[in-house]
Amino acid sequence: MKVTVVGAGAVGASCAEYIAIKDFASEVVILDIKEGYAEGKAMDLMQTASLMGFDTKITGSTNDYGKTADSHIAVITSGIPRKPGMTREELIGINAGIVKTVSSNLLKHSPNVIIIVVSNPMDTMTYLVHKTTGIPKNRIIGMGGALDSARFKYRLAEAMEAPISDIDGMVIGGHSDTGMVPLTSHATRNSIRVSEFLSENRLQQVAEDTKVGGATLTKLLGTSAWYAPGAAVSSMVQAIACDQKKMFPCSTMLDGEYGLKDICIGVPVLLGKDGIEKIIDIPLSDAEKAKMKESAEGVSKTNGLLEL
Ligand SMILES: NC(=O)c1ccc[n+]([C@@H]2O[C@H](COP(=O)([O-])OP(=O)(O)OC[C@H]3O[C@@H](n4cnc5c(N)ncnc54)[C@H](O)[C@@H]3O)[C@@H](O)[C@H]2O)c1
Ligand SMILES: O=C(O)C[C@H](O)C(=O)O
Repeated sequence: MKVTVVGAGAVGASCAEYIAIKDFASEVVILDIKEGYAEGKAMDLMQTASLMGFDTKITGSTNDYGKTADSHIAVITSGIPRKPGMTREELIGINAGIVKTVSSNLLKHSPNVIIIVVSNPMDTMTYLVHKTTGIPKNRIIGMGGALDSARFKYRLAEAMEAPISDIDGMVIGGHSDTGMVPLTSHATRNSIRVSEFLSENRLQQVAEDTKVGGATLTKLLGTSAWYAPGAAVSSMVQAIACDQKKMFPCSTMLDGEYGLKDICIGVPVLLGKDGIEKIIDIPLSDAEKAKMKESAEGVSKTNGLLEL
């Protein structure tokens, strides 16, 4: 199983590291446009192999897509991250060109590759890959909901003073500060609804803290986060590589599911060897439906800025 990670920056390197540590891929190629950068990250990571106990071979490439040939899965993290005070949507001008070029180059050397899009604004970048590559929709997956759900569980555990392993919960909708839809009514602690433990006000606070999870970290770090994003991508790559049929909220092209069409937005899907193997269309409450509709309107507005 060969995995390519484009972008050897904070998220790309973290993602490659977690993939290697989990030791399910035979080969990870990291590619970056900056001369020597990916080679350096790959060498540094390889020098952790004997310490961390993995056999995955990690190599680096400066913009040579020949080295990515015959990849099964490719992760696109290339592009600029936001700075404190910015929205993800403000990155569209630079990142759209990068994501378009990168996805086209990847497909020249790996025509059957499954692409996971990470670069922001992620839902719109996922839509762009659909519109510009024309590959089947099961092979284009946007990463946002897996990360947002991990942050939701972190905030729920914090509010309940519970171990995170007790918590289950999911965030759907657009991966933006205002567009995320944390499904508070579905979240549980060991099968018991979290509303049994938390007041409505506290639950609303958890939802709001989840939605601005990325902005909160960007303010603290001066750039956006990488550990949890890298871990989220690595779990999705593993689900595909190991044909786990595991459920994650991912950005995917919808064709009527959730009442939406011609948009990529986060909904629960099953990930297995073919990429997105099924979209799970769960019933939402009226309030959740309204939030999903509003979120989709925001994503569509950003999609409208693309020059297709
Ligand atoms: N979807 C999510 O949940 C999520 C989470 C975290 C970050 N992100 C996004 O991921 C992107 C990367 O974030 P980061 O913190 O790793 O940034 P970073 O600046 O640390 O790394 C980005 C890397 O991309 C490289 N790059 C730029 N243009 C390239 C090209 N044409 N080809 C190959 N490589 C190229 C840069 O040289 C750099 O090394 C940002 O857009 C960020 O907003 C998304
Ligand atoms: O917040 C960002 O800009 C990066 C990423 O989308 C995140 O949620 O961490």
